[in-house]
Amino acid sequence: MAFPPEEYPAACRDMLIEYSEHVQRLGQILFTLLSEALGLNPAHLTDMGCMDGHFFLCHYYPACPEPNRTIGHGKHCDPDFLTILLQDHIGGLQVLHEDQWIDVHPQEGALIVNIGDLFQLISNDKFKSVEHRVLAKSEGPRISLACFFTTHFQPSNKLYGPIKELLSADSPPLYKETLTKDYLNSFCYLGLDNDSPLDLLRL
Ligand SMILES: O=C(O)CCC(=O)C(=O)O
Ligand SMILES: [Fe+2]
Repeated sequence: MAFPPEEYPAACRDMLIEYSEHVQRLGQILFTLLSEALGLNPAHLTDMGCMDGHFFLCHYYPACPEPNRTIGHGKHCDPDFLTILLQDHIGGLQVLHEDQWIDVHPQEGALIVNIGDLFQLISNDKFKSVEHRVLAKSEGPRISLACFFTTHFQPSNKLYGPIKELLSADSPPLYKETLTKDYLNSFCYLGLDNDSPLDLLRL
């Protein structure tokens, strides 16, 4: 976790620390599988530092009296390597697939795993980050907990660009290198419902 335990709210501190340990273990499995899926050594993504840090965003969406006039959470791709998301039973999360918004129906006990922009960048587009949003709902409140694997809150001078082993004459690098914290800054600068910060790094 990126912050010392005292900085977490006392009401959920122990739970969050325990959950963080579980998510770290799951992240390890996922990054191993994703390394293999890219034809790399199983430890490649871990060795690159993809899981050197993670942090949580805890979302609280109040019930909305006029859900058609607003949105819960605007369209975006996550500015990290990988996100593990826990949503409750209310629903409203949608992913954009072939220009259509598709509902991600809540399923008890299920976690949602999203590829983030930094993973799209290092995989040189072999994996694509997913655009998603959350609709406002008249039922609620809705609560979700997103865990982002990235190091942008930690001091790190590591530059991330397309993984060299994935490049060839037929597959030249598609992106410039970036620091994780610079990538987050671009994401925050552009805001939600806007162009992707990946476009700023495209060669
Ligand atoms: O609340 C959700 O289900 C999604 C939240 C989200 O997309 C995010 O925190 O990046
Ligand atoms: Fe997101």
